[in-house]
Amino acid sequence: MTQGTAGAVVKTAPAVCIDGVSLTYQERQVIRDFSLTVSGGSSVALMGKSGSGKSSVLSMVLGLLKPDSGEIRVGAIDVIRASQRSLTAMRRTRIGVVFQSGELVEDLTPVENVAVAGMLGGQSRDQATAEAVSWLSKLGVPTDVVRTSDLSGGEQQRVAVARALMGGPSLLIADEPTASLDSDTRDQIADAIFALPAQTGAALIIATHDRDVAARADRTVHLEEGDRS
Ligand SMILES: Nc1ncnc2c1ncn2[C@@H]1O[C@H](COP(=O)(O)OP(=O)(O)OP(=O)(O)O)[C@@H](O)[C@H]1O
Repeated sequence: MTQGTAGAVVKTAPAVCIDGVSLTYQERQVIRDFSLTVSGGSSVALMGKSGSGKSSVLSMVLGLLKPDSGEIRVGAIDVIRASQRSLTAMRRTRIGVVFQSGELVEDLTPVENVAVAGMLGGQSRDQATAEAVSWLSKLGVPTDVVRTSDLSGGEQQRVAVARALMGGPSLLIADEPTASLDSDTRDQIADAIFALPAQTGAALIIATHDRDVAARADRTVHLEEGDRS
């Protein structure tokens, strides 16, 4: 990301480049020759029927799953050939992830749930706590709550968004982040997530079944079903 003279975020080199990727599970090809490039500061909604491979694409970008063929880059990192160590560092420092369920530790405070991501990324406890409080406040989550499980579902999902933002990732990946929410809360979470590319220069890839959520993205990409035989 670079800043223009007026402080506006200028879109630069692709944050993610997926080129001609195919994936087979147990002899069944689920993704065939899929390509997608996403620039910093822009958003893409990944749509497709259940089982079309949306989560698998996200797992491949995270380096958790290797395709049979094709290339994947996150910034300058060759995700397919990178060592496990580099991939772990990439996930901790460059990529923020939000899942459907939030995956928070119920007994920790919201601040602790968020700060832990900063500490894994190399921040001191004090730095991480200060950044966690800042993101939670920006996202309108109370920071004086003792147990994260005491928050509402929408607040918990905002905690998950705050956690994904720790350390200023260049890529944000969201897998059905609004699936379990009522429509008002869904809109609040979508507002928070879709504001990020413009605010921070991060690229956003969001997998969703929700057409209203997808409509907020700069582009929508439909995954075709692979080999169903
Ligand atoms: N570990 C696995 N072993 C075998 N098949 C798998 C595995 N993981 C996923 N699949 C299959 O790969 C296909 C794609 O799954 P994936 O979860 O990526 O789809 P999706 O589009 O995210 O689905 P949904 O919208 O239901 O979340 C599905 O048919 C699924 O059953």
